[in-house]
Amino acid sequence: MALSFRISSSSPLICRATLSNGDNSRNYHTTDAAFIRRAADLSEMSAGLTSPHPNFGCVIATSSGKVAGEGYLYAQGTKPAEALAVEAAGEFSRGATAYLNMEPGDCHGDHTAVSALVQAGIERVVVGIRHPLQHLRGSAIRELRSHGIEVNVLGEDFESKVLEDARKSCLLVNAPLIHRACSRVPFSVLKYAMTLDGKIAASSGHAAWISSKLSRTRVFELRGGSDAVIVGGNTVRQDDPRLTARHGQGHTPTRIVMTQSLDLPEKANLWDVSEVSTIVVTQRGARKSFQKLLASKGVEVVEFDMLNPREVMEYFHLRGYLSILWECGGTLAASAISSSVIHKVVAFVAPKIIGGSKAPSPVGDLGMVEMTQALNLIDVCYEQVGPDMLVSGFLQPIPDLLPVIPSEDATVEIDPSVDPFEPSIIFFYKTWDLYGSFSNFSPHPIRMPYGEENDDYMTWSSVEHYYQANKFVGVENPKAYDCVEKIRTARSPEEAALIGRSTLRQKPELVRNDWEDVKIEVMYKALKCKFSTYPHLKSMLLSTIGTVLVEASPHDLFWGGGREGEGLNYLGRLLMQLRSEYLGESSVSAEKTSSA
Ligand SMILES: NC(=O)C1=CN([C@@H]2O[C@H](COP(=O)(O)OP(=O)(O)OC[C@H]3O[C@@H](n4cnc5c(N)ncnc54)[C@H](OP(=O)(O)O)[C@@H]3O)[C@@H](O)[C@H]2O)C=CC1
Ligand SMILES: Nc1c(N[C@@H]2O[C@H](COP(=O)(O)O)[C@@H](O)[C@H]2O)[nH]c(=O)[nH]c1=O
Repeated sequence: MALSFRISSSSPLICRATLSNGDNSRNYHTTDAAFIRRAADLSEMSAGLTSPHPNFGCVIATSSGKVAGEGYLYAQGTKPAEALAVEAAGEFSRGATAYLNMEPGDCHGDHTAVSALVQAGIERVVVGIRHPLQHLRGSAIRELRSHGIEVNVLGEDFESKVLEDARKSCLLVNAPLIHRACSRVPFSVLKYAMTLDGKIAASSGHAAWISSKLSRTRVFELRGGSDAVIVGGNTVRQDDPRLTARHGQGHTPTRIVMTQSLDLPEKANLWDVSEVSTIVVTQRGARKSFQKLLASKGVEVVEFDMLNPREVMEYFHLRGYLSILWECGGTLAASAISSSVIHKVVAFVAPKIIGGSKAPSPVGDLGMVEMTQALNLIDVCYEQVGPDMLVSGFLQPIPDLLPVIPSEDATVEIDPSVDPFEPSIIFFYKTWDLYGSFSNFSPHPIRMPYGEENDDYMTWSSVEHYYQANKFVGVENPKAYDCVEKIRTARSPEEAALIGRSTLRQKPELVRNDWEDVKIEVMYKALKCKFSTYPHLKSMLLSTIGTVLVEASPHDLFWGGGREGEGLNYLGRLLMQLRSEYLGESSVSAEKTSSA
C-alpha cells in the first residue's frame, strides 16, 4: 500500500497520511476503524472496575489483517492492555500494528504500556483518541514516535466517516473521564423504564415491573459500569430498592439517596451496607435523630446548605466519582435535568399500557409550554431488548477536549527557570493525578499554629483544612471559633472546603476583616510547611524545574488556571515561588560547600 505524507498546513507537527489509491484508502480506513472499534469494545469489558482510571483496550493485528493478540485493562493497577496484547500475540507482534482506543497514560515513572509496544517490535500504532487529561496528553504518542514507531491518531492523521464513527466509540467508552477533564460534575445518565403510555408506575406508585427481565439485567450492567446510583427519597419510600448490580460480575456502585425531609423508613434495603455503601444527602439540620440512626447502621449522611442536583454532583465530583446513574422518579429527574447535570438518557419502553391520569411519568415539570422548547436528544440509538425497546441519546454532547492554557507571562516572571519561549506545563488538580500531591486536598497533614500570633501548634489534616479555617481565625465571636473547629475536624478536605466556602458566603460576619489581604500569605506558609515536612514532596517539586505549574481547576479563577487560561493560577504561582526558594537555598549551600 503506497502511503505519502504531507505536512499539514494547520499544524506543522502533524503528518497527514494520504493514500495514492482511493479504493485502497477506503479499505485501509475500514480496517483501521474495525480494529479501533474492537479495541473500544474490549476496553468496555471492565467498565466500572478501572475508575478513576480510563478503560483501555488493545488489539495487535498482523500486516495481513489478522488479530494476533488482544488485551484490556482489567482493573485499576493491573497490567496494561498493551502489555497483555503483546504477550498474547508473542512473536507475531514484530512488525504488527497495535490499535489502542486511547493513548496510554504514559507518564513519569510508568512507561509499561509504551515499553511493551516498543520491546515487542510493533511498527505502527493507531490511537482512537488522545488522553483526555492535559498532563498526560501526547506524552505516550511522542515517546512511541521517538522510538521510530509510526503513530496515527484518528481525526488528526486521517479523517473519514468510518474513522469518525470509530473515534466516537472511543469517546463514548471513556466519556466519564472526558467529562472529568472538562467539567466539574460527574458524567450522569438518567435511566428509567416506562410503559408505552409514558408511565413509570401505576397511580398507586407500584412499579414492579415495567420492563422485562432481560432489560433489568441490562440495568444491572449499567449499574456495574457506574461509580454510583442515585434515587430520590420518594423512590426509597415506594420501592424499597436494593440498587445493586446483580448480573453476576463486576463492580457494585455506591448507592446515593437524595432527600430534603429525611422522612425515610427506619428499615430499608439501602440501609444494609454489608456489601456496598449508601450515602444519604440531605438538607442541613434535617431530622438529627434519624441521621444518628442511619449513622449507627453504617450509612453516611452528608448535609447540604442547598440541596440541589448541581451542588450534590459537584460534591461527588470532588470526592472522585466519575459516573452516576440516576434511577429516580420524575420529580428528581426534572430537577436534575433543569440543573443541567444529566448528560445522557437511557429509556426502556415496555409494550404495556397502564393508564391513569395520576400515574407518574419519567420527567416532572420542566416549565416548558411549547413543543419548540422540547429538549432534543443527539446521537440517538434504538435497540430491541427482549420485548422492550431501548432508546438512548445524549442531552449534552461529549465535550471537546479543550486545552487549559496557563497564565504564562506572569509565571515566567516568578520563576526564571521557565523557558519563556518553550514553556512546558505541568497541570495538577485531582489528588489522584500524577502531580496530585501538589493539590491542597492531598492527604498530607501539617503542623501549624492556630493563628499568626499563637505558639499553639496543632495538626491540620491537609493544607485545605488549614487554609479554610484561617478565614475565621481571630474573630471575636464564639461562632467563628466553632467554625474553625468544625473545619479542623472535618473528615475530608472536601468537607473542610464546603464548610469554609459556604460559611464565607452565608455568614460573612464570621470572616476576619483582613482575609483578602492575608490569604495568599496564609496559603504560602501552609504550602511551605507541607513541602518542608515531606521530603519526597519537596523532591517532586524540585523535579519540575523549568516548567510552569498550573492548577487545572476549571472554576476557581483565583487559585486555579481556569478552563481556558483565564484564571490567575495563584496556587501554581506559589508553588513555583516555593520551588525558586528551595532552589535558591540549595545553590547557596552548594556555594558554601565549594568555598569551604
Ligand atoms: N420505572 C422506573 O424506572 C422508576 C419508577 N419509579 C417510581 O416513581 C415513583 C416515585 O417518583 P418520584 O416521587 O418522582 O420520586 P423521586 O425518586 O424523584 O424522589 C423525589 C424526592 O427526591 C427528593 N429530593 C431531594 N432533593 C430534591 C430536589 N432538588 N428536587 C426534587 N426532589 C428532591 C425529595 O425527597 P424527600 O421527599 O424525602 O425530601 C423528593 O420527594 C415511585 O412510584 C417509583 O416506583 C422510580 C424510579 C424509577
Ligand atoms: N420499575 C422498574 C425500575 N425501577 C427502578 O429500579 C429500582 C429497583 O431496583 P432493585 O431493587 O435493585 O431491583 C427502583 O427503585 C427504580 O429505581 N427499573 C427498571 O429497569 N424496570 C422497572 O420496571
